[in-house]
Amino acid sequence: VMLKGKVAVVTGAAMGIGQATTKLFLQNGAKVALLDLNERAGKSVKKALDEEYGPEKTVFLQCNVESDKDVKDAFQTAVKTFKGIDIVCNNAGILNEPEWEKSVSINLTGVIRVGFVALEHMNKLTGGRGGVIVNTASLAGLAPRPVFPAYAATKHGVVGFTRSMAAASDALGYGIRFNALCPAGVQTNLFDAIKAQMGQFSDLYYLVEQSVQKGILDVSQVAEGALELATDETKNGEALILRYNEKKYAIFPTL
Ligand SMILES: NC(=O)C1=CN([C@@H]2O[C@H](COP(=O)(O)OP(=O)(O)OC[C@H]3O[C@@H](n4cnc5c(N)ncnc54)[C@H](O)[C@@H]3O)[C@@H](O)[C@H]2O)C=CC1
Ligand SMILES: CCCCC/C=C\C=C\C(=O)C/C=C\C/C=C\CCCC(=O)O
Repeated sequence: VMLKGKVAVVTGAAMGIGQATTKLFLQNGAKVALLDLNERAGKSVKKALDEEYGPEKTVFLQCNVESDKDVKDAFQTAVKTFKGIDIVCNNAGILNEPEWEKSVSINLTGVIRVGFVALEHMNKLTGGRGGVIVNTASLAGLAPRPVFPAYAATKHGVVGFTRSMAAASDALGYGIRFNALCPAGVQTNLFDAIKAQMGQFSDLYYLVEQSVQKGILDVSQVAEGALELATDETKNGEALILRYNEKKYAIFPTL
């Protein structure tokens, strides 16, 4: 129970990596506010979690990370319900090359929006109790991936935002750690839909097949990575790389 007494907010919590992270955090004693655009999936997950952990441990809040109002309202409700926030998993994301502007809006603008709203509540300088923000980037946030260039751009943005906020937090004394999670392929809906979402790059689908042959991650492994970044107090401004049978921290050049 590494998270006893802690309160977490997880975006994109209704499915995939967000749902697995929510479950692992609950198993470790946290209370969790599940934020997701998909109300049906969110309510159904909440119902299942109520049976396993009790209804007081979670709250589902419908929230589109593209909407300032939705995000502000959801954080306010989470703070009111659980009396503060210690951990935010900024995880909601899509992969859709034809709709690249939407991808930027959710994957990058959404992560920045949620990060700034979280900061208002968690910043030690303004009455918050500090904590940690784990942003779900991707391996495609650290290396070029020709199969989805726009997606890769959003994820590079998430890594840059995370590391810059970590440095700002250090310099200003927010008391908040910022880390990025960088997985390779993970078995989720997003992964299953990849071929249709590659748009003009679908001729490169053979690269996806080659990669899949090497093996893909299970959501539980990514959730363990999120837990590590959330609990290891020595980690700030780090990017945790998760690949099939491999886990390591990124080494960045000093510039
Ligand atoms: N599946 C994979 O291979 C990998 C996924 N990732 C990243 O992990 C994160 C989670 O992805 P998965 O679990 O695979 O996807 P998923 O599609 O299984 O789950 C994503 C969740 O985000 C929610 N969501 C989508 N748009 C939203 C919005 N505007 N506001 C609020 N919620 C929204 C969806 O309703 C869904 O519940 C994403 O940021 C993705 O880019 C990173 C590396 C690998
Ligand atoms: C080659 C592309 C694999 C496609 C997987 C589908 C969706 C993945 C979404 C991600 O965010 C994954 C990010 C990067 C995957 C890129 C390469 C994985 C190759 C395996 C590796 O290099 O370890």
